[in-house]
Amino acid sequence: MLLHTRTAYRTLRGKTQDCLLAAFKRKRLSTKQLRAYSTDKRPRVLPRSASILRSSSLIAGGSVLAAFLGFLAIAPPDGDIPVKEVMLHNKPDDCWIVLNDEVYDVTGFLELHPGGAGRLLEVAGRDATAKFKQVHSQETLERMKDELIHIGKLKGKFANVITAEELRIEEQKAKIPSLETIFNISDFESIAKEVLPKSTFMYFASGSGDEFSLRENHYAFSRIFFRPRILQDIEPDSIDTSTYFLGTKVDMPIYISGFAGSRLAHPLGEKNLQAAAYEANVMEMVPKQNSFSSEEFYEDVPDDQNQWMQYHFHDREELENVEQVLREAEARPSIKGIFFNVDLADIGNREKDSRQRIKDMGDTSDLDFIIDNKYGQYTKFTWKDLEEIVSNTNIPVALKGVQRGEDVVLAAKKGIKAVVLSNHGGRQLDFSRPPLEVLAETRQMLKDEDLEDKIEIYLDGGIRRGSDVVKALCLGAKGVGLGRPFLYAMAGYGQDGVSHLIDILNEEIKNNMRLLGVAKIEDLNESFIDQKNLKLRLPKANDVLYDTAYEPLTFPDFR
Ligand code: HEM
Ligand SMILES: Cc1cc2nc3c(=O)[nH]c(=O)nc-3n(C[C@H](O)[C@H](O)[C@H](O)COP(=O)(O)O)c2cc1C
Repeated sequence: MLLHTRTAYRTLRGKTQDCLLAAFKRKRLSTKQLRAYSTDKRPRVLPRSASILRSSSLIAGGSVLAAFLGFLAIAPPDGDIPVKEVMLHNKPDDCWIVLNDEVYDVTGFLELHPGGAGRLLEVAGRDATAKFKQVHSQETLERMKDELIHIGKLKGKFANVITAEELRIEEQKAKIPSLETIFNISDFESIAKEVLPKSTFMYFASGSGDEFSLRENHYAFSRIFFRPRILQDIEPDSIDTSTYFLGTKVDMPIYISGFAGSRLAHPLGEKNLQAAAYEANVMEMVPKQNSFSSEEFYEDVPDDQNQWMQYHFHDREELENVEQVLREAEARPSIKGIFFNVDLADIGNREKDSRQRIKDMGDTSDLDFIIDNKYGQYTKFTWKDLEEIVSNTNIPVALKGVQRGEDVVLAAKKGIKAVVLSNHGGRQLDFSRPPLEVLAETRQMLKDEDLEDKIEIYLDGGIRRGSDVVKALCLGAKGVGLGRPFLYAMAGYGQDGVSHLIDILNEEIKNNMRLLGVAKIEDLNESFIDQKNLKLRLPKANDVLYDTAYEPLTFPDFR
């Protein structure tokens, strides 16, 4: 039996799976071995190399001492550039970093780095490999190697310093609540706050500006109330949450949205999402900014998995090379649609994230670089570019980040098969409206133009309960996406957390449907909701769990 069945995935759960996959990833275990372990019903004895890996991985749950022993087991590289020399080049006008034991001068690249110069300065004069891998794949390095100056190979090894924060996180992880005590999605967020480095949590949690859109995304759901139907002839166990996304059958009307940074949350990052999505037959949107290379990532993706590809253009060159991306999407059996971002004409101003980065850097004169958000960096992407894309592929093309009904109507007329109404989880234009409000407007406009059957509507942002999902479906959404909740679930519990989150949502959706008197997703409609208050922003009744987990913006500290 091959690994690529849902049953085999189920046998590969928890820490053992983490350990095996990590060993596999680092080529200490072959695909064959991994499959054999995953399907073997006998108690598992891991290969020695895999157990060293488990103990050397702080984040995967090993002790600090074990991490140190694991570190000793790896021989230091024997190159020409001593560690001491690298450490001297730690300034904006003279910045070296180490990636995979190779030393690079990135001074000229600081201004060009799409993630901002600050990210590179955080690791200036140091080994950046671990941080780089949390966000990027090897492909990113290969693609951009010409922008960096290769100095030579590292000689020796940087001291493995364990910070007070890492120790605190380890202590918290040892006391983490059991999964059974996680009742809802906000629980995951409150735990992620404790087990993630502050800088990572702030990167995830940040919205833009004053975070009105971030919060309103969620609160919009609390402005809709239900109108249940009574005395229906429905068997309690017959509730069916399956539906069709762009013609593909999925078992739930939700999908895992595409986002950067999964490996900041957990060492197996996107692999957790992929495996849990497959197991539950839930749609997964694979991010462009995957921390695994395509080869590494798709190696584990079964042909019968259901995925969408998310893509955006950083520069003109990427747009000119879009053909390659389309051919890749078409060639992958799991990919059922390609979603292009249309909300990235610029990057949002995310102050919580910048504020935290300043704190992490301590006393420094390089603040200009650290808080530099690279405004105006993204390339121009127009309806004309889109028309060319649509005419050049047979894979369904969709747009992520649409924010007004008129644009959905236009998209439908241009042959776009789906849109995600989204303000990027409140991370782009602050005061862009909650997608739920845009949905109501959009439905009406499509109806007026007789285009309702031409385009599918999805939305994301602020969904934290099964009732939120059901409300969006009643208003006409085909399905909804979630972002941060999956990062938070992974942070505490890896793949098990992701699966638990999906289970919680599934149970909540079913429970809501039973109480509404609805057995099937396609039977949900506007008659089940009272939406007269949808446009009344800032309700009086606040959501206690959500508000407590919410991390407020702060003022600058005195020096
Ligand atoms: C020299 C090595 C590096 C190269 C070539 C590189 C390249 C890139 C590229 C191409 C992007 C844009 C990706 C996209 O949206 O299409 C990006 C974004 C980013 N990079 Fe790097 N990077 C490097 C090092 C680092 C390091 C060391 C860190 C962390 C300490 C980092 C953190 C980030 C972050 C956080 C983003 C933005 C992610 C977002 O969209 O929210 N990068 N980088
Ligand atoms: C840390 C983080 C990184 C993200 N990166 C991307 C990305 O690379 N591409 C993208 O289309 N959306 C990205 N998003 C947006 C999500 O896909 C999604 O629109 C948003 O998170 C939904 O809101 P929610 O987090 O409230 O569920 C990111 C979101 C977060 C929180």
